[in-house]
This record gives sequence, C-alpha cells and structure tokens, in this order.
Amino acid sequence: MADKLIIFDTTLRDGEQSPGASMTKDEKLRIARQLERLKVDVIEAGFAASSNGDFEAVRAIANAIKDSTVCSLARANDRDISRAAEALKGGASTRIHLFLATSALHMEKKLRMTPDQVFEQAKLSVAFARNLTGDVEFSPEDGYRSDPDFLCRVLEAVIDAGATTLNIPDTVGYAVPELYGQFILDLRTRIPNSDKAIWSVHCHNDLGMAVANSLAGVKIGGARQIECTINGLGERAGNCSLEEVVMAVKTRKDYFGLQLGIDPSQIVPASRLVSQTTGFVVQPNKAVVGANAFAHASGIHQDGVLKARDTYEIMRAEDVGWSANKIVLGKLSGRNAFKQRLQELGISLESEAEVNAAFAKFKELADRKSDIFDEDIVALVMDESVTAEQEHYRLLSLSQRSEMGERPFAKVAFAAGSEEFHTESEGNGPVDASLKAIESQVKSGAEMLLYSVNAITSGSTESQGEVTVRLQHGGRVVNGVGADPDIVVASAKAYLSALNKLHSKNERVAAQG
Ligand SMILES: CC(=O)SCCNC(=O)CCNC(=O)[C@H](O)C(C)(C)COP(=O)(O)OP(=O)(O)OC[C@H]1O[C@@H](n2cnc3c(N)ncnc32)[C@H](O)[C@@H]1OP(=O)(O)O
Ligand SMILES: CC(C)C(=O)C(=O)O
Repeated sequence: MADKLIIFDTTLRDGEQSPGASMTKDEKLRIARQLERLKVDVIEAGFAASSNGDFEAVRAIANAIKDSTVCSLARANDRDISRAAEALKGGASTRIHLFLATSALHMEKKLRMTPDQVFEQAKLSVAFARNLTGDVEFSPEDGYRSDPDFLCRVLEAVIDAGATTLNIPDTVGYAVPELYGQFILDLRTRIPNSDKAIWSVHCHNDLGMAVANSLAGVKIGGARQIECTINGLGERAGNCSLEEVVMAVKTRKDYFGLQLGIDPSQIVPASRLVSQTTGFVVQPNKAVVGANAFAHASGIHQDGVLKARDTYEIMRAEDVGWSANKIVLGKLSGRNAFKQRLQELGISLESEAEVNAAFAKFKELADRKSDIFDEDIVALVMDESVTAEQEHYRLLSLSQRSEMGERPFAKVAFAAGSEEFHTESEGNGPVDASLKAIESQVKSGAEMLLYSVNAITSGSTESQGEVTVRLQHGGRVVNGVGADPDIVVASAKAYLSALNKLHSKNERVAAQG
C-alpha cells in the first residue's frame, strides 16, 4: 500500500491505565479478538513485566491473534524486556515497545538519572531488545516536553541500535496541534537516519486535543503510525480516540490522502464491548460511537435527512457498525418526519386534516414525555380521548402495604358509572397489586403492552410522577395516563384512564351496531 497509516491500538495497555478500567485475561482476550476483526495493525496487549496476570494476558493474546501484530510495553531494562519477549514468544507477529523518559523534569526528578545515563540506557536496551525480536518500538516518554537537541541525539542513537518505530509521546497532553506537528517534522528533518524508522504519535487528552494533535503529527509532521484507544480510554483524561482518528482520515481522504487497513464496520461493536467490559459509559454525544452520533431530533434536520441524507450526515451510520441512522421523534420534530414515521408504521390517515390532528396530539404528548416510542404513535392515532363527563371509571381511594419480606397488598375503591367497587389484591409489588385489584372487578381481559413512569417535575424525589399504561383489546390499542406524586396512585389512575378509553370505544361500537 503506497502511503499507509498504521493504527496501533493501546486500549489493553494505556486504556487499562484508566482508574477503574482494569481487565481480566479473558476480557482482554475478548477485546483483542474484536480489535483483530477491526483490523488494527498493532494491538498493545499489556505490560508483561507489570504482573503475572498481565504476563498471561499478553501471552494468551500473542498466541490467539494472527492478523495483527501483538505488542508488549517494557521499561528500558533487561528484566522487563526479557519478560515481554517471553510473553510474546510463539506469536505470529510481535513487537517490543520500550520507553524511557527524556524530559529534564522526568530524568532528574523521577528517574534520577543524568541525560548521559539515559542516552546510554536507551541505546543499550534497544540493542538488547533487537537481539530478541526484529520489531522494536522506542518511546522517549514525555518526548514533547524534552529538549529537542537531546531528543535528536537519543533518537538518532536508538535508530542505529535497531529501533524500527519511533514514537513521540505527548505524555501529559500539553501539545497544541500546529506545534506538535511541527515538532515531529523538525525531529524528522534534523535526524540524518530518520527515514530508517516509522514515526509514530501518542497523544493524551488532558486539554481535549489528543485527536487534533495526532492528526497534526500525521499531516504536518509526516508520522505514519497513530497510537489510540477505543472510546479514547486511557490514563487521566484518556488517549486519542481510535474511532475519531480513523473516521477523520477516512472521511477526509481528500485532505489526508492516506490508506487504512481498518474495517470501520467493526468500530461500534468494539466500542460497545470496551464500554461493557470496563463499565465506562460512552457519552451520547461522543463522535462516531455515541448514541446520538447519527440521531436527528429537530424537524428541520429530520426533513433534510429524509430528503437527502448528506444534508446533515458526513458519514453513514451503517459504515461504522450502527444498524441505521435514527430519526428521533420528540417535541422539536416537524410534520414531515411525523408523516414519514406513520408511513413506516403502515398507518395511512385519510386526509391532511387527520394528519394535522394526529400531529397536534403528538406534539402535546412530546411536551410531556421525553421518549416517544413507535407504540406511542400507534396509540395516539388509534386513540380517542375521553372527556371528564364521559369517564366511566374513577378512582375513589387507594391504600397499599408493602413491607420487606412480605407480599405487597392493595385495597382500591373506584366508581364504575353509578356503582362503587371496593376491591383488594396481592401482587408482585404495590403497583401490580393495585392493578390486579381493579382488574379483578372490571375483568377487561386487556393485555398490557407498556407501563412507563416519567418524572414530570424533574430533579428530586418530590417530583410528580406520570405513568403511562398501554392496553390492547379486541384489536384496539389505547394509552392511559395518570399523574400523582404517589407512583402507585398514578398507576391506578393511568390504568383506569386506559379502561375508560376502551370502555368508551366499546360503547360507541355497541351504539353503532
Ligand atoms: C507514560 C506511561 O504510561 S508509562 C507506563 C505506566 N504504566 C504502569 O506503570 C503500569 C504498570 N506498572 C507496574 O506494574 C509497576 O509500576 C512496575 C511493575 C512496572 C514497577 O513496579 P516497582 O518496581 O514497584 O516500581 P515503582 O512503580 O514503584 O517505581 C517505578 C520504578 O521504575 C523506574 N522507571 C520508570 N520508568 C522507567 C523506564 N522507562 N525504564 C527503566 N526504569 C524506569 C522508576 O525510576 C522507578 O525506579 P526506582 O524504584 O528505582 O525508583
Ligand atoms: C509509554 C508511552 C508511550 C506512554 O504511554 C506515554 O508516554 O504516554
């Protein structure tokens, strides 16, 4: 491939350095297999010398993975390097990744070494690793904050010692794109043997610029490997997001002009797997993999996307592994999106006036309910409202008892026309007991399709609760809504409200017949 960008995934090493993201061997193996399906070029599987568990994880991944290079991190000392080599032994394609800090701050305060000692140790450890494998990456840790003259000296020496990839980390996320890109370019220009190695970027997201910096390292600096993680997982604020750099390079091929080996349709499955494994939720507005990345909630955008998708989408949801883009109906939606959804649901209304009436009801509902499901729309168009005077069933009183370890119990009094009913039942919970008590008298035979609770006044446990109950009977679907600060009372009201709608339809049908 002419000008290929190598994707080096470090979810299993730097990603695992996120507090709370540690993974077992089996979890790492599962993710490695998904990374192989995603066709990443290099999988950094762990830091073999860090623990027996990580050693075993690197070993298992090196044995299982055939299509990606498997890599282990190691400090610049013989023990770490030997452990990495041992864990990687037998792998189809493997790499040892050595690091040693080169910034004045790290050398003096952390390593407590002089620059000359660091220079020697870098050279010796690369040479040692090169005796064990043909693929050696060297990272001058905190490289971006290092003195460029010293860095050039070290990098030139490690290339001579056999390093095949030079990775320039912005370890603390201090870089800005133009400066980082120029930094890489300057190093490449100044070092005489720079073309003997592949140049790589590794950026952290402390200032939210990891992706921008990595792309500048490629575009301005001429790097041909990006180190990144799924969902941007990583130490502190994380690393460069794989999904974002990959889709940026693919979508803006006109600008970057680079080839990638990645199969983008595996991006969303990889994101989900990493999120489920680590318990790190992906924010809804996260680029590419967030739940809202291909969702449209406002009428003007929905209208545009329905007419021509590219009015508001620069990539196809299906291309990155979503099943489709989403038109999310809600209070900001317009008539065109609503009509389209009716069509998809197989509902054809007779006239524009009927569509308008249904749309008005839909807007009213959407003002009260944040999530509008397809079933809400079906209920809405099949439903007919019942005025207070037409109400057949009315709640009179409700009491319930629920104690830990005992089966909940409810007593309900309600009116049906001019009659009063006093009824009681047990149930799985107080709501179930109350609805069973009502049903034991009404005997509607209706099937409950949905029960949902929303807080109308938000933000605290003092909120008014709104319950929606959807019932189906005799081919009809109705929604009943009830509100009350007590969720059990709101549920009984919603149930009776749905029964009222079924009752009023039955009455009308009987009157017509
Ligand atoms: C920028 C990065 O992300 S680097 C990778 C960071 N990842 C991790 O640290 C996760 C895995 N780490 C570990 O499990 C442990 O820290 C180990 C096993 C590596 C080391 O544990 P310990 O031997 O107990 O040492 P500890 O972590 O307390 O201190 C690190 C030591 O390594 C030295 N060191 C740090 N970097 C390097 C390096 N690149 N090469 C050689 N020595 C190094 C430090 O100077 C310190 O040495 P000292 O003990 O003589 O002061
Ligand atoms: C080991 C190196 C590449 C690293 O993770 C960093 O410097 O952030």
